[in-house]
Amino acid sequence: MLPPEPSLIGDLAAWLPRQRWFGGKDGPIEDLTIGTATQLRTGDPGLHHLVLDVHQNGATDHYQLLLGTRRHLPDRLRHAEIGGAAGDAHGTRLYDAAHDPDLTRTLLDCLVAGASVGPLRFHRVDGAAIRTDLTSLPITTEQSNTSLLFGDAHICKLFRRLGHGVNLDLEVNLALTRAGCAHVPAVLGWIELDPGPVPGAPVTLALLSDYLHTGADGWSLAIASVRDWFAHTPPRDAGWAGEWAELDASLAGGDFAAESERLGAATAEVHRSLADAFGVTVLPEAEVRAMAARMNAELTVTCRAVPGLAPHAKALTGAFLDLAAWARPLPVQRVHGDYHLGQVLRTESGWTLLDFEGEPARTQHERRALAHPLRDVAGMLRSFEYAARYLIAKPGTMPPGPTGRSQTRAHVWAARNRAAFCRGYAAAGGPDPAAHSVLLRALEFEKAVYEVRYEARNRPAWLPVPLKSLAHLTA
Ligand SMILES: Nc1ncnc2c1ncn2[C@@H]1O[C@H](COP(=O)(O)OP(=O)(O)O)[C@@H](O)[C@H]1O
Ligand SMILES: O=P(O)(O)O[C@H]1O[C@H](CO)[C@@H](O[C@H]2O[C@H](CO)[C@@H](O)[C@H](O)[C@H]2O)[C@H](O)[C@H]1O
Repeated sequence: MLPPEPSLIGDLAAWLPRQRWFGGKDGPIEDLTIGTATQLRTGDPGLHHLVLDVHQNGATDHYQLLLGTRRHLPDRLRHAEIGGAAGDAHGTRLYDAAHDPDLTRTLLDCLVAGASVGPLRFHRVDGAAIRTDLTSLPITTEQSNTSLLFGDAHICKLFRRLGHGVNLDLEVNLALTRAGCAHVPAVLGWIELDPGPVPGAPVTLALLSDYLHTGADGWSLAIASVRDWFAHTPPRDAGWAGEWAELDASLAGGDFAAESERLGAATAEVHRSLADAFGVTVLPEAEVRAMAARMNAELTVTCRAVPGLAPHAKALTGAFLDLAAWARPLPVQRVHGDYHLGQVLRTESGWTLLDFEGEPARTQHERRALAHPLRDVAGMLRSFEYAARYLIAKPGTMPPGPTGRSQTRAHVWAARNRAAFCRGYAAAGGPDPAAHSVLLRALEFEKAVYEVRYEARNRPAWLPVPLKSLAHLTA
């Protein structure tokens, strides 16, 4: 049984703003109501699925919560406590059941059964082997969703703030799984909320996939390579060409270029699968010019918000004007949309791409927009820039030495890996980055402007990373 609504609402309103995944921290909760409540398990412990309607700044957001109820909360669940059921003679405690493996197992049982409970629909992909004997653990990454690891076999991503209709990550991963694409984790099942009498597609609540337990993320691997490269001290300050020759000849610093090349090839293969699954259309020339104008408008807005960008504005505008002048009909398709080294895993069988949800700061409509595949190439090129410069920007991580030299070394690492990635991408059949330099430069600068805004808003200590890289790229 759920506790009486007033006390439950009070507990939730106090608890929600403390959650990492709660997106409304910039303002007070004006009103909170329970949109749907579905009992998934009776008894003690009990499990309820709730959709919370949170009203803030004149808008309503919907959040998903697995609410656990227990007469006695064991110590291991204290950190997940939400409150108590006031007026409940048994003193039932309420908590976030994502932390309780005794309850999350219910999700697997329902998926295997293909169950329908109230408005919740559990789907298993035909033939998917889902194990129900596994214990779950929430992963500790900073996430705007909550992912549960089931043993080392499955990962279940619970979307916290719910969007409208089918989630992009599910839609894309499911299509690629069905097409037999080897570069995404296979989708095993998903959970959705039936909109009931309200017209509209079911809302995706969760996605269950194969967990790639041998995977190492591209960002950590790249940073390890950069760290080694910085630690390797050549006998003299050799200048840009000398540093390049040094990296090339000695393969010092766990050279990453072969991995970058393979990543380029995997990216081209995923782009081909996306084109096959969702099709390709042509963006007319006028739309390409409009795109260039939008890039420039975003630059203007970002320069106002982040004055450090202003010194680069002329060069950036130049690249956007070049794109407008070059404009021609462009093939566009589904792409990753927020492609960077943190979104790829190296497993024993190759590179795997994760998280097709697009850039978090964009609207759902923008995230679904088709794009030229070089948009993802531009994203990854930016990421090589980030990896190369991150250690310099982070105080205390670099051995003492002249900063100019570190910048040269960073530039050499980035240039080498950017070139290798593009080589692999073109060799595997992607549009050749070298033959699309005007488009690629504009796309890369567009992403850099986004990053400047993203860092200023979310991680100001990182702002020097995109700004330093822009200083090099626009010089
Ligand atoms: N199928 C998977 N196998 C192994 N690790 C995964 C898998 N899916 C996600 N991860 C890990 O979880 C992290 C967060 O996943 P992601 O889908 O990017 O969630 P979010 O969109 O909330 O950031 C990834 O960076 C990766 O380290
Ligand atoms: O992973 P998300 O979908 O949440 O993407 C957002 O956050 C990313 C940072 O976590 C951000 O990526 C930027 O920083 C990365 C290093 O942390 C770097 O590799 C990327 O190239 C850089 O863009 C991403 O832009 C943002 O949308």
